[in-house]
Amino acid sequence: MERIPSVNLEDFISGDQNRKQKFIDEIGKAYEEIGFVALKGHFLNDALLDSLYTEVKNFFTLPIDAKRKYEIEGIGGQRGYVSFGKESAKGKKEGDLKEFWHFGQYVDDDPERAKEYPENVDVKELPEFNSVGKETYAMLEKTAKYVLRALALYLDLEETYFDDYIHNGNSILRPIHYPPINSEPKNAVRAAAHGDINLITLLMGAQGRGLQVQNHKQEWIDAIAEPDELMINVGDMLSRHTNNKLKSTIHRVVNPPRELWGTSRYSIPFFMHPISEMKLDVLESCIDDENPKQFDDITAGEFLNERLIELGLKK
Ligand SMILES: O=C(O)CCC(=O)C(=O)O
Ligand SMILES: [Fe+2]
Repeated sequence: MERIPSVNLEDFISGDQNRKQKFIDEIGKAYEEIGFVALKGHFLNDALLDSLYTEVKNFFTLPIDAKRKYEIEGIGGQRGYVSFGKESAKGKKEGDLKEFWHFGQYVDDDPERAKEYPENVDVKELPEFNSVGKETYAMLEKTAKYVLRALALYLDLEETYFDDYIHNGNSILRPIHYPPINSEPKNAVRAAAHGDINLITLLMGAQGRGLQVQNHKQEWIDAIAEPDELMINVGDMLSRHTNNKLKSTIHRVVNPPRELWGTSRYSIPFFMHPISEMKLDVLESCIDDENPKQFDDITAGEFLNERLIELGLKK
């Protein structure tokens, strides 16, 4: 496969059975092959996206001392600010050339669950940043819910199979700033090759060059979205659960050519996580003689913990 297929979520929610099935088939096939789609028909409108980008730029433009106030020790970077160079891809010692922010789940109907998560961090200087982050979180969570419903049907599960696992799940909205590059980076890139940890990732801001995805011939292909599209890819949790029927594809963000070193990149992934006790054990329906069980049983919480340590975010 040489390019990322494009799908439209409106087909799935149209109420027309043929269009719904078309969406399920297209996204299922894309995820078996390349693990990525570009998706139109999501729930983010232009006004929300405009204010999101404005606020995200406002935040990263704050002086470093102001940003550092929001970098909180002891929570593995799960909320608030993570400064430049802190995170490195699994197995890589150089830090990625990025700084980022984390918005986490807003729990208002389950006090026990609320206790499990660190509190969201409010940026005092930018009240709009906090509210637009919350609104975007809700809209991406809604988009992801329908995508997972389509995947459940593709996997011959109940349509709502994932619903209870993602309600109040440990999802993260991560605005990322890749700053201008001032001098030849030694071995560091904006984001080194990696697979995402979570169930699925919904990515805003893949409209410019930079993001590349590895196809099954090990070739890097550019993943560039249209202005009205989100990139949505399978993460390692969903790959494990489906015995790698759905592929968590390795991707990276390359440094721009020298003439563009002076420009920032802003991208905003939403990492859709389930609640920590969801079992990621391989689904029976994904095991047969040709596809023996490839992964040990593990819960989402245990798996996340392992990976945060590998990323250098948790001790
Ligand atoms: O910045 C991008 O376009 C992609 C970032 C990414 O892959 C990630 O944060 O997991
Ligand atoms: Fe990623």
